[in-house]
Amino acid sequence: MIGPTFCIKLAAFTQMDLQSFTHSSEKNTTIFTSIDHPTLQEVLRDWDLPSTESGIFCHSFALSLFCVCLGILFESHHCKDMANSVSPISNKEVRIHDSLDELATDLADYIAGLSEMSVKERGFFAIALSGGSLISMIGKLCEAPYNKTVDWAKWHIFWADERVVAKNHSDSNYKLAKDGLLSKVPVIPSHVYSINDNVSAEKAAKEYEFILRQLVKMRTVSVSECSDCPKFDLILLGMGHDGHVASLFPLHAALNEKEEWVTFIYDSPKPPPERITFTLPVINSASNVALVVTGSAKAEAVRLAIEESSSNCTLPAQMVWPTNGKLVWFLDRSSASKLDASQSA
Ligand SMILES: O=C1O[C@H](COP(=O)(O)O)[C@@H](O)[C@H](O)[C@H]1O
Repeated sequence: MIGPTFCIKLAAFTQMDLQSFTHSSEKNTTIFTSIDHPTLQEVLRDWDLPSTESGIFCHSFALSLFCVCLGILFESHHCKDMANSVSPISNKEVRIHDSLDELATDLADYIAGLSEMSVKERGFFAIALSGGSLISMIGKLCEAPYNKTVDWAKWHIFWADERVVAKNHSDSNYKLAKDGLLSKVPVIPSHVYSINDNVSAEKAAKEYEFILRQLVKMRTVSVSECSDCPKFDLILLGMGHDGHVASLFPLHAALNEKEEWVTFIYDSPKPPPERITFTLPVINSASNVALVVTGSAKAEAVRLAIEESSSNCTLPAQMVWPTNGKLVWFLDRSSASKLDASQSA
């Protein structure tokens, strides 16, 4: 496979070597034996090298240009390829558990593993939480061994969606996470990025995006290679029985938001109505996305999201498809009960 590095090296090599051929009587032999690539050897043979000094220089320059272009072409094609090569086999995993306790342990292991890896690689772990039943499923992180082994001081915690209510309101996703996890582990309070609940949903979304942009600039949150979106180490999502994820609801205009990182809604079909939410480009730019779903009431939405994801996308959960990241579904037997036997075996 001809990669960009190979092409650039070859460009430098041809520039250097062809010029030195001007004093060599075995030009063609040298170049053909030096370049150990049959296709290129053929190309070079077809090119009928000129024998004068200036001819060789022009030829070497043209060949260098050709190699650099090949490299650039490869690079852009590779990037496009990566964006398109999102196949259910390569980047989607479905884990089905016999009990909620087993699911919670696997989920805690998975989060702790990603945290360790991110801290080792980047020095931080940027994680976005959701609300709802997800929080009770990550409760194991407060227990041994995770409470001691996880490097909590390196965690930076965000919300993939939030309801615009006071922080002590029972509908607040922040309150849920604080009561269920954050108050029980040694996270650093200034690393917990909750929304401003004293302003409108629109303003809260704008402010939240602004904070996020500062943290992306500082690389506390990484940035996607193929867009300017933040690349969270992990986004944890739940799913409603209608297939909504974060606060992206079926057929809602917020699903089409491509420019903003954080958007707002005033008409959530599920109360409370005012919310902010990450947009799909942000969710799909993450390194890892976990969808945690339990209970038979969600079995049909799970089936549609996992098995019908390529055709007629209407459920928000079907649109969760990380471009270069990995998606893992954490299911219990009830939520997986409508899946094809090969998925749920
Ligand atoms: O309203 C919301 O609902 C979803 C799903 O909640 P669940 O209780 O059915 O698991 C949740 O993921 C989202 O964060 C929340 O705001």
